[in-house]
Amino acid sequence: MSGLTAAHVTVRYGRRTVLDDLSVGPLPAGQVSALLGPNGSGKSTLLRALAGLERTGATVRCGEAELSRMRPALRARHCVYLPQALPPAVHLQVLESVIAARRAAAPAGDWEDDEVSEALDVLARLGVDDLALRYMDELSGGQRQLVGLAQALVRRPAVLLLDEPLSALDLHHQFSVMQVVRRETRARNMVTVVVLHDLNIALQQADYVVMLRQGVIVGAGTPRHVITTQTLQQVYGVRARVESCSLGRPHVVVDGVEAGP
Ligand SMILES: Nc1ncnc2c1ncn2[C@@H]1O[C@H](COP(=O)(O)OP(=O)(O)OP(=O)(O)O)[C@@H](O)[C@H]1O
Repeated sequence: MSGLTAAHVTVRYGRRTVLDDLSVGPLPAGQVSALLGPNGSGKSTLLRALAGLERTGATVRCGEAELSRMRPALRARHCVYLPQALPPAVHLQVLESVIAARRAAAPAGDWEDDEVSEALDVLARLGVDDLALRYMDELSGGQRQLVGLAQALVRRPAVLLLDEPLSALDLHHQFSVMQVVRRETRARNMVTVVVLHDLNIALQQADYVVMLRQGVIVGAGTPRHVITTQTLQQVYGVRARVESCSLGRPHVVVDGVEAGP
C-alpha cells in the first residue's frame, strides 16, 4: 500500500501517557497531510514518533518499507524531520549548510557533481538564493527557517516531516513555502506531513488532515470533511463557521470562544 501508516503508537513521558496505542494513516504519497489540534494535543509527539525519535512500540511503514525496523541512519535517509526549533545560528555559509545536508543524505561516494547547482536551485525555489553566501549566524529567524527547509528538501526523502515550518514566516512566505512543499511533494511522490496551527492554510493547502485532541484522533480526511463547526467547537473550544470566500475557497470565521473548562 502506498503512503505512510503507523500502528500502536504509544508515547510516555515519565508516568504520563501522551499517545496511547494510536493508529494513523495511510497518509498518502504525493500529497501534503497536516496534523492539527490545540496546544499540547500531541502533534509534535506524533510527528517525532513517525520520525523514530520517540521510544514507542509502533510499527511505521512507508509503502513496502518498514521504517520502524530500520537502523536509525537508514531511517533518517528515508525520513527527514525538521523540528520546531530553528536551525542553529552557526558561522557557516548558507550554501555550505545546504550542501552538507545533501551529503549527509547520500551514501559516501554517491555525491553528485552538480551539488552546488542543486543546492542553489533548492534555495531559488524557496526564494532565498540571494542568501547563499551569507552566514547562518547573520540571518533573521524567518530566513533561518527557510534555509532549514532547503536543507530538508535537498535530502530528497521519501517522507518529509515538518513541525510548524511556517511559524517564523511572513504572509508571503507562508503561502509560497506551502506551494513549494506541495509541488515537491507531488513531483517526488513524497509523503509530507506538516504540523500546522493555521487552519486556513490547512483548508487551502493540505490534501489530507488529521485532527488531534488530547492525544486522540478526532477526525482524519479531507480538510473540508474534518474542519467543521462541530470539530472547531469540540476541539478548539470556539464558535466558528467554515465559509466560502468570493473565489469559492473555504476559510474559517471565528465568532467567539466558549467558556473555559
Ligand atoms: N519532553 C517532554 N516531557 C514531558 N512532557 C512532554 C514532553 N514533550 C511534550 N510533553 C507533553 O506531551 C503533550 C503533547 O505535547 P506536544 O508537544 O506533542 O503537543 P503539540 O500538539 O505539538 O503542542 P503545541 O501546539 O503547543 O506545539 C503535552 O501535554 C506536553 O506537555
